[in-house]
Amino acid sequence: MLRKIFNPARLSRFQRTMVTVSSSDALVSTEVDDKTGYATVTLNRAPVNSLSLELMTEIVKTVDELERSNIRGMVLTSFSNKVFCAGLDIMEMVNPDLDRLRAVWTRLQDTWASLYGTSFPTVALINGHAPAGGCLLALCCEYRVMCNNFNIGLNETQLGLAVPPWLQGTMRQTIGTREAEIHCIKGTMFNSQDALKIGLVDELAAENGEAMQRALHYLNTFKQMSPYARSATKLLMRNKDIEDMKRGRKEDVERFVENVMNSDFQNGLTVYLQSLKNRKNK
Ligand SMILES: CCCCCCCC/C=C\C=C\CC(=O)SCCNC(=O)CCNC(=O)[C@H](O)C(C)(C)COP(=O)(O)OP(=O)(O)OC[C@H]1O[C@@H](n2cnc3c(N)ncnc32)[C@H](O)[C@@H]1OP(=O)(O)O
Repeated sequence: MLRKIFNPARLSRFQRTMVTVSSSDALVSTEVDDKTGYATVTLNRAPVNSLSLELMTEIVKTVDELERSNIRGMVLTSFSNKVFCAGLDIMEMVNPDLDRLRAVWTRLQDTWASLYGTSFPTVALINGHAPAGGCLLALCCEYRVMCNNFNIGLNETQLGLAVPPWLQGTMRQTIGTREAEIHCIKGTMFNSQDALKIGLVDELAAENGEAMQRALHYLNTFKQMSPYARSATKLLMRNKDIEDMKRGRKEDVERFVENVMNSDFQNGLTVYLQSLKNRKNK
């Protein structure tokens, strides 16, 4: 069954919708161009957009609101021209409170499901590094435009984390079963050129302006198309994955908690955090 279908009857409401901009201190800011109906959603959590519980909650809320406002497309990007998103906030995993840790993983599942299951077209404008959870956000979008000289990939295993089945599935869909298996297991990080070669991203751009043009070009390809047919086809392709994730979500949360609470993982995390700081001080 289709979870959400674009409703053409609601289009007249959208045509009256004007530009919406979130407050300047918001973790996620949204601008809707009232001429095109395209929303630019910018992740705003300095320094590296790491996914805290609060940031993920804002992402889910934003996508839900956009779904209700009948926009015609969305570009997801970062305030920083260096990091698109650094993945889960590592601090959420250091000696965590168990209830909050469960909430973090549940919200990551929600973030994946809401972004992956939008009825409107989505493009990730990857204007910086996108490891782990950052790559997840990009994979949820239909199309990916990446600026040169950054890295992207699911490097979870390098950090001692298992890649959950729903995220493996999204990677498989994007780069194919064989490559997904190899690179999820290895935790490969790709530079922009290699990400393009393997199909992890669809286009490269020299800088942000060019990337935005390419992103808008993708959205414009749907201008003359029936929004109903477009979104129905997308959701028919994606809804089963979302239903599968939802069926297994409790076990998935408990696996994550067990993974994170393992003492080897906690020790590894301390070393990893220190290595990030040492790299910075070099
Ligand atoms: C079925 C099984 C269930 C088990 C489930 C397992 C889960 C699997 C699925 C998804 C999992 C996702 C997990 C993650 O996302 S884990 C996070 C992975 N992220 C990373 O490894 C990225 C680490 N960061 C970097 O590599 C760099 O910071 C980079 C993003 C490349 C940016 O580099 P640069 O611009 O040079 O910035 P700095 O390194 O100086 O960083 C600035 C400060 O930000 C802090 N930082 C960086 N990343 C994070 C992060 N992810 N969380 C929290 N904080 C982060 C960094 O330490 C600096 O802090 P400070 O200024 O205090 O030193």
